[in-house]
Amino acid sequence: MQTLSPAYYTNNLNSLMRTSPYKFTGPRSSARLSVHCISPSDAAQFPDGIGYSRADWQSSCAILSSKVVSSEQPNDKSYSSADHVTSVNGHKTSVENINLIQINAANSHNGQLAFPPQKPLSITDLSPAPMHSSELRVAYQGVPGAYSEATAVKAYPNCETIPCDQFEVAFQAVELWIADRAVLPVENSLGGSIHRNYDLLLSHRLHIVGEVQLPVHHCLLALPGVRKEYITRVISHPQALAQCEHTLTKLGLQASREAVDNTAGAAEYIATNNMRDTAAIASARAAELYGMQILADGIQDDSSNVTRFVMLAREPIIPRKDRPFKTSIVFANDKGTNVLFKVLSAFAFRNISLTKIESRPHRNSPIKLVDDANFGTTKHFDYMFYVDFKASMAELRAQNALAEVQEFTSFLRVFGSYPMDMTPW
Ligand SMILES: O=C(O)C(=O)Cc1ccccc1
Repeated sequence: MQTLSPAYYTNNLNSLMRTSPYKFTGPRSSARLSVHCISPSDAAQFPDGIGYSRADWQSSCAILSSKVVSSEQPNDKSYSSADHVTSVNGHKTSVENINLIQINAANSHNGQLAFPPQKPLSITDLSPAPMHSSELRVAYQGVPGAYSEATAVKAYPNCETIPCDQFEVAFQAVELWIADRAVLPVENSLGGSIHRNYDLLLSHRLHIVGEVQLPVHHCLLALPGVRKEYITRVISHPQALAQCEHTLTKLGLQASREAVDNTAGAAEYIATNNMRDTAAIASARAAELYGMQILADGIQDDSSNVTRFVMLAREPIIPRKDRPFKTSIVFANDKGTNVLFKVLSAFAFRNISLTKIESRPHRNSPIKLVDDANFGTTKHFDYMFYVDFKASMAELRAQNALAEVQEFTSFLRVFGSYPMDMTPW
């Protein structure tokens, strides 16, 4: 096998990650699509994990995105980083044999808005003509007043926010350099994971570079002068409807519920169409922007209702060691037994705490994988496993854990390492 230096990875990783977010790992045989490996002397340059430079980080990405070839050491359960050999669960793994497999404010009067709301970006608006501005441009799904917009501003206080009519468009805005970041809600304290958005992470090649936990405070909005008794319909984002169901019932509303794409979009729709029999669940800011009155404030069933959003970028960030980081991964396996147990052990043996673990049936939706030659193939996995753990890829223990996870799995992708949102709520 050809031995390549970290410089190789430094020079090539960006393009590898760009061209191939999916990693194909075929059977553990010579038919495998991997060809590169890294020498022990190269690895010895990172005795305690990696340093702070982009080059170090990229080299490290390459190491951890690599495949470990194991030699059986059934009785050896020790763990050593000094010689860059890890033995966990009876599998001795050595960087010597690592194969790199390609990783991959407005008021309205009489229902008239004082100024037209910003039109969301739609699929037809997307052309690769970047606007130049010193501000960070952050794409989000929805219209001004959406919780995603509030999240963008919380994460990047001076950013320019770009509303998009679909999540898919927000992803593409970043991919086409129209935006620098996209904001994506991924889970809620009440409703759990937002699966459709996890699917988007899989089908695109963006990296998670940040997270924000946003306390979500819902209001019931109606046109000025409309009383609660007149309301026959409540419209909002499905998550918002679900988060307020009991309170709506307690308020005595005899109203049907209808799902729309976005909370603020619901408020805007009512205002634009002067709908006096319909209320929206949205933010107080949406009420202000679209000239709505707040009929009820804080209507979420759970007072500590929090939504977790992730920030996405074209490039991964360089993890630091001076603050807590999280890493998000997804993996799948189509053979072997006790895979989940083995994977979890890889983290447990290294004292790496998990903050999320979720399995998702994926039987009917094939995953597109891309090989070294950027040749796409699709593969069915019965389940995909999503894990977040408390460590960054700058840490050797995380690199080793993932090298081991790779040994047990047929598909592994690192969505990114990013600073943990430590805000207490
Ligand atoms: O519709 C919005 O405003 C969003 O940003 C999505 C959402 C909906 C409900 C709770 C949190 C985020």
